Parts: sequence; C-alpha cells; structure tokens
Amino acid sequence: MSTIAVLGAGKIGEALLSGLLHSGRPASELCFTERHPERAAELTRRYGVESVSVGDAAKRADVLVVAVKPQDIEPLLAELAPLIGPDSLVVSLCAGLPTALYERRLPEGTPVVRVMPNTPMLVNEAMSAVSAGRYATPEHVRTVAAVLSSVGKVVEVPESQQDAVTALSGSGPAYFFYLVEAMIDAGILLGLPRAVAEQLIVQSAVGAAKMLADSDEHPVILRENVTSPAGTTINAIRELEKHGVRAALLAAIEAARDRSVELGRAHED
Ligand SMILES: NC(=O)C1=CN([C@@H]2O[C@H](COP(=O)(O)OP(=O)(O)OC[C@H]3O[C@@H](n4cnc5c(N)ncnc54)[C@H](O)[C@@H]3O)[C@@H](O)[C@H]2O)C=CC1
Ligand SMILES: O=C(O)[C@@H]1CCC=N1
Repeated sequence: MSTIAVLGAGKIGEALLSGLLHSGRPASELCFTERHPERAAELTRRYGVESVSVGDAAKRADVLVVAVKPQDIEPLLAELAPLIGPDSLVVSLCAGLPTALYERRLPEGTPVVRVMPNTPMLVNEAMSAVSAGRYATPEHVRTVAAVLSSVGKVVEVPESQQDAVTALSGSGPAYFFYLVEAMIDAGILLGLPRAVAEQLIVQSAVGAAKMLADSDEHPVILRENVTSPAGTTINAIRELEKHGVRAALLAAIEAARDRSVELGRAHED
C-alpha cells in the first residue's frame, strides 16, 4: 500500500505513527518530518521510523498527513506547495483549518481530506471524523478512512460539522482526564492514599467506558442503574446538578467549538 508521511511529529503525529506501527504497518512505509532535530532523533530511536525533509516526504509518500499546530500551517504549506501535485493526497489533522485553506495554498486540484482524530490513537482506540475537500474523491476518503480505521473508529461528516467534532471528540479525551484527575483529588480529600484513589478511579473509568461501548443501554439507564433510592449516588448527583456541571459541560464544549472556528478564520485571505 501507500507510504504515509507525517508532517510535524508532535503529540498527535506520534500517536498516529505509533498507532499505525501497532496495527502492523511496517516502519518502511512510514516517515515523518519534524523541525526539532532532538525530537526527530528520539522518535526514530523509539519507533524505527525515518525522519526526512519535506522534499523527501513529498517524493516518497503518496499520503501527506499535516500534524502541525494551526498557527504553524502557513510556512509548511509554502514549503510544500512547489513540491507536490494532484497525485499527492493531503490529510489535515489540524483543528479549525478548512480544506479550502489548503486548496488555496497548494497546486490547483490537490485532493485534501480533513480529519479530526484524538490521542487514544496511541492505544488503537481513536475516534476520527473525516470530510472530503473540493478535489477529494470518495476513493481518497476511503483511503484515509482505511488508514484511520486501523487505529480506531472512523465516521464521515460534512466539513461544516468539523468544528463541533473537534470540540467533542478531538478535545474529548481531555475532559475525561480532567474528570478523573478531580475524582482522584476527591479520594485524597476523603483520606485515601493517592495510589489507591488512582486505581479505584481509573478502573471505574475503564469499566464505565467498556459498558458504554459494549452495552446497548443509553448512558442515562447505565447511570440510573448505579443510583439507588435513598442511596449514596443520588446525593452526589444532587451536588453535581447544584453546581451546574451539566451546564458547565455544554458551555465548555461550545467554547471549544468557537475556538475551532476562530483558528480557521485566522487564515482567511
Ligand atoms: N493533541 C491532540 O489531542 C490533537 C491535536 N490535533 C491537531 O494536531 C495538530 C498538532 O497538535 P499536537 O500534536 O498536539 O501539537 P504539537 O505541538 O505536539 O506537535 C506539532 C509538531 O509539529 C512540529 N512542526 C511545526 N512546524 C513544523 C514544520 N514546518 N515542519 C516540521 N515539523 C513542524 C513541531 O515541532 C511539533 O513537534 C494541531 O493542528 C492540532 O489541532 C488534532 C486532534 C487531537
Ligand atoms: O486543543 C487543541 O487545539 C487540539 C485539537 C483537538 C485536541 N487538541
């Protein structure tokens, strides 16, 4: 199959490389670019994947995955533009950046697929949403979806929904980590040793996630099954409601969506 180059091997770029290797793709079919040489050397040592120049990536790979911060996109596209043509498939993992930005900066007809993945790619449990740009065919989308399905689940959405997706599943793991962190603190407040509190909460999160994924029950029913009449859970739920946790989540995710829109607008001509 195709060679994949990851342009910008930070947290999500590494998660993708690691996930693809884990899923059985040979290191020889992967390469990456990274502007920090120490970071590049460390990744090559850890994964056996070669670090190359943007020029070599463009020559060698048929799929170019852009994984730099949205703020770093312009110099990368300026470097890439003279090196590629419509035979290269460009995949953007960048929050907020519309495919139209790539299409304006890259040679006419370059196919672009926008993707919002998330870091559980590291453990082959990513949630990725894909959207075709103007010149991307269903075949291009299938190619990208096939790559991503080796590291997790994939849905196709209209590009107009990508800012919402970014706020939900792109950032989503951070909300769960935040919740876990706060719940471990609660264990400390109640006098438990940190290691015990951590084990209790992490395994509860794993168990709850497995039930959410494997059972056909709605999350409301799963939550109700834990909430005994006059029991302990309902007392906790009352406090969560009193402190507006549900409204806080709605507002938080809306703020993340707004920031994604803003990141895209920063690159309008
Ligand atoms: N971290 C996450 O959970 C997710 C991140 N994303 C998106 O992925 C992109 C990268 O995010 P992170 O990995 O978190 O950031 P990061 O800062 O960890 O990684 C970006 C990497 O790109 C490198 N870089 C920048 N310009 C470069 C260039 N011209 N050539 C070569 N390397 C270059 C940087 O040195 C850095 O290592 C962002 O656009 C973000 O929106 C998407 C989904 C989830
Ligand atoms: O925080 C961010 O901007 C990136 C995009 C989604 C997750 N992390």
